[in-house]
Amino acid sequence: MSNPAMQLIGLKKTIRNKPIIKGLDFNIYPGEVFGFLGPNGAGKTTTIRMMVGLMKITEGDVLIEGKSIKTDFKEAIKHVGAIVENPEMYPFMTGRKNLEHYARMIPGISKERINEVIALVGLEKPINEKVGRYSLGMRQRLGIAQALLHKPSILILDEPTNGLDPSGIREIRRYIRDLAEQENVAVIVSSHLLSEIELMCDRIGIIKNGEIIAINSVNDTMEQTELNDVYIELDNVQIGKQQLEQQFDKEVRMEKDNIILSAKKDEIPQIIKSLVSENINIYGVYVKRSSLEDKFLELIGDNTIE
Ligand SMILES: Nc1ncnc2c1ncn2[C@@H]1O[C@H](COP(=O)(O)OP(=O)(O)OP(=O)(O)O)[C@@H](O)[C@H]1O
Repeated sequence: MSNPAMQLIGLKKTIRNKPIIKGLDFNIYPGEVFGFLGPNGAGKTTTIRMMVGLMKITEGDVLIEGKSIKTDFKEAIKHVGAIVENPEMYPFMTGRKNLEHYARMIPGISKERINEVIALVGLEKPINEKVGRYSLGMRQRLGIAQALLHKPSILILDEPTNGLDPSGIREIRRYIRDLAEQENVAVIVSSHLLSEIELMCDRIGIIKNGEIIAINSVNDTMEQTELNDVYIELDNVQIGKQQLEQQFDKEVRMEKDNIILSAKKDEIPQIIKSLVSENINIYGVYVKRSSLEDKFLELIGDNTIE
């Protein structure tokens, strides 16, 4: 594995004697999209503000490309692109003019780099229109383009899907994934809604009351030994149910054109073969895996996420 782009080491924040962040330790690697998930008030923004030097660290440290944000701020922060509050954009200027205006403040940004970031967030078409006419999603993407201008190795986005409609969320998702792959950037995306970030993240860290309570890979494959609900759509649910109950000694439920039973991964081929041997037509097989959502709710302990 490559060196981490960012390391959190025993990171703590106390405000007026109240511990807000209670010691976070985790690494984020180049090319990965890391979801920072937790209910409102869990401590996401406080952590992010410390990561980018907007808030003083009480104890511990954040290393960016090995440089301490506390003691080597200039060297550390030059690797970071972030949208923590809404990015400042001028609505009466075009997208391109906004980027050019911002680029003037950073030494060494070429015209080519401006074109490159426009392409990275898919804004080639509307880039010469005034930002005032952009949708919220387009403005977010322009903000991301701006944050990418100086080729950061880590990009931090605080609630980037907030306020976006489903198509805006899909777009942001796609561009964030693309740029992690194409630019090998480590991306941190915070959210209080698992459903909005699940599809774009490689790993998700869940924070509750200032502590990380779980870090999960999103693509954890189905365990051979784990029982999952298997839905089988077929032409004769009665016969299908009978056949499987006899052969496998399992409880089989019926739901419309489906039969549902609990099975392990390596049992599924046998189940299908058994149905086919009885000349039952199968139209579809769907395995409902215990989702991260269930895990999240289990860990959070209630439904206060939304
Ligand atoms: N300046 C402050 N003074 C006192 N308490 C604070 C201060 N800033 C944050 N907090 C408290 O710290 C906790 C974490 O807040 P934070 O904003 O980091 O949470 P969050 O996970 O980002 O939530 P949200 O999604 O609502 O922004 C909250 O309980 C909040 O009330």
